[in-house]
Amino acid sequence: MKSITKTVRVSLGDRSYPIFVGNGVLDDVDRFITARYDKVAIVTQREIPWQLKLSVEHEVFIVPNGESAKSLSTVEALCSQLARFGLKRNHLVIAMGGGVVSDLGGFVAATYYRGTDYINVSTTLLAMVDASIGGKTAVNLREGKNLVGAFWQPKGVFCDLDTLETLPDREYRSGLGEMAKYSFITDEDLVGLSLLEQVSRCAEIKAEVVAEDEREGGRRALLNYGHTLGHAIEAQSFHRPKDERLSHGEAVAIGVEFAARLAYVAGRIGESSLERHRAVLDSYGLSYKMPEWIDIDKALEFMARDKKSQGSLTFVLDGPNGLEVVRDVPESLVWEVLSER
Ligand SMILES: NC(=O)c1ccc[n+]([C@@H]2O[C@H](COP(=O)([O-])OP(=O)(O)OC[C@H]3O[C@@H](n4cnc5c(N)ncnc54)[C@H](O)[C@@H]3O)[C@@H](O)[C@H]2O)c1
Ligand SMILES: O=C(O)C(=O)C[C@@H](O)[C@H](O)[C@H](O)COP(=O)(O)O
Ligand SMILES: [Zn+2]
Repeated sequence: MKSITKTVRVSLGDRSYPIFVGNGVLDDVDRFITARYDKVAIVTQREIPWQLKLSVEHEVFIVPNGESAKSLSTVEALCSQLARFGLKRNHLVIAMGGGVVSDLGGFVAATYYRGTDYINVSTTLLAMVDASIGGKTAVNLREGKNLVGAFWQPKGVFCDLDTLETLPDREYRSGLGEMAKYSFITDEDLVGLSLLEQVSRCAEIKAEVVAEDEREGGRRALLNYGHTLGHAIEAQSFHRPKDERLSHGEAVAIGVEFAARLAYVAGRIGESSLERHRAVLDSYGLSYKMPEWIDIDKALEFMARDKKSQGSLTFVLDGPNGLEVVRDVPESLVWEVLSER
């Protein structure tokens, strides 16, 4: 008997697409694509122990693991491989993996032949609840995360919960960092829900925000809660020994608690709201301890280049009306809160 599958729709007119969440939905990918495409490039990583069974012509392209794979040099290498394979604009790219694969594969799809269709087949919790939805695709520069990218929506998203069986615990926890973020956008408590409900509810929240503000002109920036500092921590962590490195979701959890402290010190929220932030992160088992090794000067420089910034330090902060984008946050205040540790 096939188990329950939930379908969430991202409504964007003729670029609308479905997100399928459930056990075994990998088996549905073939049916979804055969009617429309006859040649497919599957972009994935060696470490991902899941395969697709496709009845159309296809080839698997392996990309490197880790955040450093999100680079322009990987894009160039992959595009050359796709050209040699004979992939054309009417064919399909499948990005099968976590957020690194969907950001990179999505960006390649956005630019190869000036735009090729792609679907995301998510195999990490983080990709299922966040990265595979909404069409933000990008690679990194030394100067900042996701600084070269495009908004390019997938044609569909498959979240097979079975694939999470092989995901290392720490990577699972990273996904919880993004899941916790939604509790501050909607005030909902998702902790007690089943995995199917958690993933599909996060997908619904993200789909709804993206449908309202695809290119981050306004409300979409709330999905960036915790990310201004989170991205700076994540970037600095690449230069640390392996056991000190932090994943995207782990850095976001620290960034969320920091944003709550900043909002508290700025007089935007009271102590109970600050405590609620910590309680939510605790309920997901997420640590929000500021790393001892953070270089505050470098973090400030990095945060000034954040994509939400229009020249000055900009954060998503909680306040009397909930989360909002706050510009011109004084550097001295950010410095003070960062040095509290
Ligand atoms: N575009 C967006 O909207 C968006 C949203 C959130 C995060 N992101 C990006 O996503 C990236 C992080 O993604 P992530 O947390 O999925 O990390 P990831 O893609 O690096 O995957 C984590 C690790 O798990 C391995 N893996 C993946 N699936 C597996 C499975 N089923 N079994 C065993 N191993 C598996 C991967 O090979 C990798 O080593 C960051 O670059 C972040 O910036 C993008
Ligand atoms: O989809 C969005 O919008 C988000 O901000 C989701 C974030 O979780 C994600 O990490 C995103 O890639 C960050 O975007 P960026 O614009 O700050 O690079
Ligand atoms: Zn994120």
